[in-house]
This record gives sequence, C-alpha cells and structure tokens, in this order.
Amino acid sequence: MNILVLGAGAWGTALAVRAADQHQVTLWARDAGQANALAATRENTRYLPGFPLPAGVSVLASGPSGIAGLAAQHDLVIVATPMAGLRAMLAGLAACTRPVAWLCKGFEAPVHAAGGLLGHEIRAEVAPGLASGALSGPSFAQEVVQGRPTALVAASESELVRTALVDAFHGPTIRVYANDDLVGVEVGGAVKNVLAIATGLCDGLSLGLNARAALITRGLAEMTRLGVALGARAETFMGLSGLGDLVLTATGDLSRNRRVGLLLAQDRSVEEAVDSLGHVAEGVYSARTVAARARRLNVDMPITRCMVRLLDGELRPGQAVAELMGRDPGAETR
Ligand SMILES: NC(=O)c1ccc[n+]([C@@H]2O[C@H](COP(=O)([O-])OP(=O)(O)OC[C@H]3O[C@@H](n4cnc5c(N)ncnc54)[C@H](O)[C@@H]3O)[C@@H](O)[C@H]2O)c1
Ligand SMILES: O=P(O)(O)OC[C@H](O)CO
Repeated sequence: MNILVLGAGAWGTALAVRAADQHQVTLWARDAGQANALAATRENTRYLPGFPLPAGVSVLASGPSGIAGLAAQHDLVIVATPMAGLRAMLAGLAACTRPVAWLCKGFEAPVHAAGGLLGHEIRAEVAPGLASGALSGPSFAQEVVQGRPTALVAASESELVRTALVDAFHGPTIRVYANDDLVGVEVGGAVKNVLAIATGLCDGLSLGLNARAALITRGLAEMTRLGVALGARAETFMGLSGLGDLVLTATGDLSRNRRVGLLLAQDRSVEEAVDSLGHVAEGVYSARTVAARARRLNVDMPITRCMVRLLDGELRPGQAVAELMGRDPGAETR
C-alpha cells in the first residue's frame, strides 16, 4: 500500500513511522523548511525528537500539483493536521477518489452561525463526496513510535474506508478496531481533551484520587449525553474513543491537555500554558464550542462549562472546584 500522511507533527510522524513497517509512506509537511530539515536529518527534531525515520518514509513539501495531485498517487490519505487545518485539507481533497481519514480530535473553532463543527460536519460542507472517516483512540505518539502496544479505532460510515485503515495500520504493535459510529468516535475524541484539562487541574491542586475518579466518571456521562444528542450510539462511549481515550488522556502525563490543567493549577495563564507545550492542545480551543453546542441541544455539561469559565479567566482554579462541588445533589443518571 502507498500511504500519504499530510502533516508532520508528532502524531503524523509517529503513524508514518509505524505504517512504514509494512507499507511505503510519504510524509508531507506544509512548510518547505520543515520538509527539508526532515529529509536532511531523517528525524522530526521539532515535534518528535529522538526517533529516526525509517527508509520506508519519504518526505515531501507541496509540489506543483498540490495535495490533490499527491493524493491521486496514493492508496490512502491521512490528514494529520490539528482541527484548525482540517477544513482547508478536506477542501483540497474534495475531488479525491482515494479513502481519506483525519486524525485530529476536536471541534473546529466557529466559522459561521452553526458554531464549531466536528470533522464529519466539515466534510459535509466542503467535500460531501469524499470516502472518509477518522482514526482515533487512546494513543500517545511517543508510545506508538516506540512500538508499544496500542489499540485504535477506524471510524467511518464507509466500509471501504474502515478496511483501508485496518489494512494500513493493523500490525504487530497496533490493533485497529472498526466502528461505523463516526459521530460517537469524534465526540469522544473531542470531549476527552476538555476533560483531561479538568483532570490535570484536579491533580495539580492535589485534590486526590477520589476526585480524579469522580471527574472521569461524571465526565464520561457528560460526553455520552452530548454524543447521543448529536446522533451517536451510547455504547461507543464505553469503547476506545470514549472511556479508553478519556482514561489515557486524563491520567497520562504525556497528554498535552492534561499538562495545560496541571499548569493552570499553578496559576499560570492559559497563554503561558499553551506556549510552554510547543504542541497543539485541542481541548483549549474546543471547550467553548463543546459548551455552546451542548447549550443549544439542552445537554447539561457542568464540568465543561466550568472549564470554559476557567479558560476565559472568569474563575480561579479553587473557585472552579468550589463551583463543581457546590452544585445541588442529583441522581446518578447518564
Ligand atoms: N500527539 C498525539 O499523541 C496525538 C494522538 C492522537 C491524536 N492526536 C491529534 O492529532 C492532531 C495533531 O496533533 P499532533 O500531536 O501531531 O500536533 P503537533 O502540535 O505535534 O503538530 C501539529 C502539526 O500541524 C501543523 N499545523 C498547525 N496548524 C496547522 C494548520 N492550520 N494547517 C495545517 N497544518 C497545521 C504544524 O506545522 C505541525 O506539523 C491533533 O488534533 C491531536 O489531538 C495527537
Ligand atoms: O496529548 P493530548 O492531550 O493531545 O492527547 C493525545 C492523544 O489524543 C491521546 O490519545
């Protein structure tokens, strides 16, 4: 198989390295300088230092034919940009006849009255004919690139796309499960990032293990409520892209979103926290949209609402905890 990976951040690079165990991979960087550095050093020193690119990975920057021309020369196209780059990528691939999958986890920042969109909603606007889906699940790039065992979920309404993703990435160190609930998989991947900021905050304030378990459990409930309201199946949230990715991101110190929460607990500003990462933390950009879409659907998401007020500077860390604990008693419903 010939696989094109569009985006040479940490995750695109890690998956390109692993896919090259079994396939030919082209890793595309939007910035010619980054592509040249990658090609010269055979290492992504900016986003995933310490892991050489194997011979099966070739590096490219945009050529005269652009991404559409490149896509036509490959069997599978992976969009590995953050959410902020997905709309432009899908628009550029609108006429592509190859299966396409995005890796980003989040809601796009609002571009019109409908508010911020998930990947499949952006696709419906700019590339409705594209055979496409998302590859998601609990997966830190640093562990995947080291060949540590990982399970992913290939989500699409199209069996062709699910099968292409399994063929591309299922191997000795990665298991890929197929799921046709693209909405559920996308909601899980987006909301877990917001909840990981909350859990980082909780741990940074040394609130204890009981508090962390409560946040994860009640966070899963609010993620499920939003997903079901958006048309997902509730059972998807008990799977890899729901519970699985929530547990990983909320508790694993490799998570950039969790690290934002840990830094906010030290009274660092959101800008300082984000700048210190050097990587994208999608939860920071998605939180307001998650809360806004929940509000429109009449879905109660108290943890997310609290995180938005914290990120907007309306609450200090201690006040956020007091607000969550001060709510009226309620039934333990989904
Ligand atoms: N790193 C992980 O472990 C991991 C795992 C699973 C999913 N993801 C998701 O994958 C996506 C990418 O994450 P990452 O870790 O590779 O990020 P990163 O911060 O390591 O790299 C981001 C890459 O995207 C490029 N980029 C930034 N803005 C862009 C834009 N507007 N258009 C095009 N390219 C742009 C940057 O140049 C860089 O190459 C995120 O949505 C993240 O949630 C990451
Ligand atoms: O580092 P984070 O918080 O962006 O999380 C990375 C992956 O999404 C974990 O599955």
